[in-house]
Formats: sequence, C-alpha cells, structure tokens
Amino acid sequence: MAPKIFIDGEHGTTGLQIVSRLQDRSDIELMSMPAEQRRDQDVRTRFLREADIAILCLPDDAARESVALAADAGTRFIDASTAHRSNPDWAFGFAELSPDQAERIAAAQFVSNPGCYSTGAIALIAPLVTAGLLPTDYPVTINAVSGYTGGGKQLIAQMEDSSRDDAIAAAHFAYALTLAHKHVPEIMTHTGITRRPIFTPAVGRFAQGMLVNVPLHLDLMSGTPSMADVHSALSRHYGSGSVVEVAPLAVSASQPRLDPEEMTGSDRMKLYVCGMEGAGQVNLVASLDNLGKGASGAAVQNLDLMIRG
Ligand SMILES: NC(=O)C1=CN([C@@H]2O[C@H](COP(=O)(O)OP(=O)(O)OC[C@H]3O[C@@H](n4cnc5c(N)ncnc54)[C@H](OP(=O)(O)O)[C@@H]3O)[C@@H](O)[C@H]2O)C=CC1
Ligand SMILES: CC(=O)N[C@@H](CCC(=O)OP(=O)(O)O)C(=O)O
Repeated sequence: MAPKIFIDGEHGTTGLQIVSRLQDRSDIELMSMPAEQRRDQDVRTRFLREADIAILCLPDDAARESVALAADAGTRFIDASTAHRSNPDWAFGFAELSPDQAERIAAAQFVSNPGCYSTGAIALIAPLVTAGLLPTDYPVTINAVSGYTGGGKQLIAQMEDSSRDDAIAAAHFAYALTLAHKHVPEIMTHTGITRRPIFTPAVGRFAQGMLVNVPLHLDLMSGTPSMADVHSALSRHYGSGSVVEVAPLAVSASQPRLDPEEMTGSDRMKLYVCGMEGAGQVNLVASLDNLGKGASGAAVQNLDLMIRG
C-alpha cells in the first residue's frame, strides 16, 4: 500500500514547494488538509495520526506540538524547523554527512532537516574535520547571502509589498548582527567544531538561492595542507554521483564571480574550492537553493530514504 504522507504547514513557503515535488507521484498517497482548517488542532491531530510520515513545515513550537500529538501513534516525522536539529534522538537529515547517515535516516522515526545555511556550512566543514585537516578549535567564520524566501511568508511580504508599514526597501541587508543566529548550534553539533563559529548572514533582493562562504588560513589547519589537499578531502568525501558536487579546482579557479541564484530550482548543491595557491588561504563556497537542498528538496530526499527503508 502506498505510504500516506501529510505535510503539516502545506500552505507555507517550504510546504508548498514540497507539495509541488510530490503531487504527481503515484508511489505515495498525499494527504491534504483544506487551507481554512490549517490551524484546527483536532483536524491536524487526525491527519498527523493517520499519516505514515508527516513532514512538518511549521515554526518551532508548532513542530514540537505536532510531534507530541502523534509520535505515540507510530507516525514518522521529517521536521523542517529548527526544533530538533541538535537532538540526539533525531537523525540529522543530511544523508551526505557520513557513510552511514543515509541508513540512519532510512531507519528513523524522527528525522530533522538541516537549516539552509547549515547545509552549506556543514557540507564544507564536516569533511575537513573528519579528514583531520581542520582542528576542532579552529576559529571558523561563515559568511552567507540568501534569497528572501528563506525568511518564509513574513519576509517575502516585507520584501515584495512596499505598502506595508514594515516593508524592506533594501536591495541587500546584513542581519543576525549579534552573531546569535539559530543555525550556529546545529553547525557545531554536526561538524564537531568546539569554538563557536562567527556567522554573518545577509539577504539579497532575489527569491531563491544562496552562497555560504567559509574562508580558511591553511597554516592554521593541521599539517598546512595545500588547496589541492582541501579539494581532495572534499572530493573523496562526496565521491561521484552524489547530490553534493565538488567543482574541479580548475573550474573554481576560473570563476570571476559566483551567482547565488546559480542553483535555483535544483535540489543539488555545488561546492567550490577557491583561493590562490601559495597565498596560504582558501575560500570555500557552497552554492544551493535555500528551498531546494536547503529545505524542501532535502525533505523529499529524506522522505525517499525513509520510504525505501
Ligand atoms: N523558507 C526556507 O528557506 C526554509 C524554512 N525552513 C523552516 O521550515 C519551517 C517553515 O518555514 P516557511 O515555510 O519558510 O514558513 P512560512 O511562514 O512560509 O510557513 C509556515 C506555515 O506554518 C503555518 N503555521 C504557523 N503556525 C502554525 C500553527 N501554530 N499551527 C499550524 N500551522 C501553523 C503557517 O500558517 P499561516 O498561513 O496561517 O501563517 C504557514 O502556512 C520553519 O520552521 C522554517 O524555519 C527551513 C529551511 C529553509
Ligand atoms: C533569509 C532568512 O531569513 N533565513 C532564515 C533561515 C532559513 C532556514 O534555514 O530555515 P530555518 O528557519 O528552518 O533554520 C533565517 O535566517 O532565520
């Protein structure tokens, strides 16, 4: 029998994108709740308990509530929110993190989707820690720019509706200026770095796509690796055929600029190893769609692992 899938929050930004990826599939039964009932707890409870897998596209508190409403019914969960990303009882939904992560996701009742920025940062940092090249107390900095859909319905309205009192007119703005962004804990948990990274995100006036940038001093890394060593560690980790692709060094070297919309519409992620050989610095960049590999696309990849067991 086709597994029943319920998207709690199907009318929000992440939820709508998951619906568009699943609506024509015949191997699942997609349950759908009328929009006007989306906040009716009795109806949600019934849907959550009847589903084989519920995908939560809700704010953190509502996601916690959904789990409490149906975990005892055996419903399996994929949570797109931040609520469970550093919880050891939840499988972290980045299958490319380690060789056994896909199996862990496939077998889990509870799977937490990574944040969009975290997906890029963890993808660049974790393999270098695993390879012994990046000491866990390295003072990591992460700089990023995201499309504005990353902020959900609220930020979309602020960027697109200039008649609002809280409209944002800027073409590009920096935020999380206190350095207290909610993705920092999950980045530390899933890379193993012990010194809190400095994370400076920004938003641009484009809907989808993002660049996540981790610049490193090679002489502060273990054994002072070359750019080629860093590139090899990432390439070995992801191998060929992965949804995470490491651009060849020559391709990275030939980029005069990187466009944050490069991966818009894709559920894959591209990593670049830039810098100047001999200058002692490397500039790592992850390019992804915040709603693709950064959210909805990743949720569907996790769903497929869970369905296939
Ligand atoms: N946008 C992105 O790029 C990413 C988002 N995420 C995460 O995914 C989750 C959803 O985000 P996003 O889709 O952007 O947010 P949106 O604001 O676009 O959508 C959230 C949806 O949840 C519904 N909702 C809010 N509160 C409740 C509640 N108490 N009970 C039932 N439904 C509720 C909203 O309903 P209503 O329409 O009534 O407001 C809305 O449909 C968040 O946790 C976010 O952090 C993760 C990675 C990337
Ligand atoms: C541009 C923008 O506002 N982005 C969001 C993060 C989006 C994301 O990854 O989602 P989670 O909320 O699930 O972590 C922010 O910085 O809060």
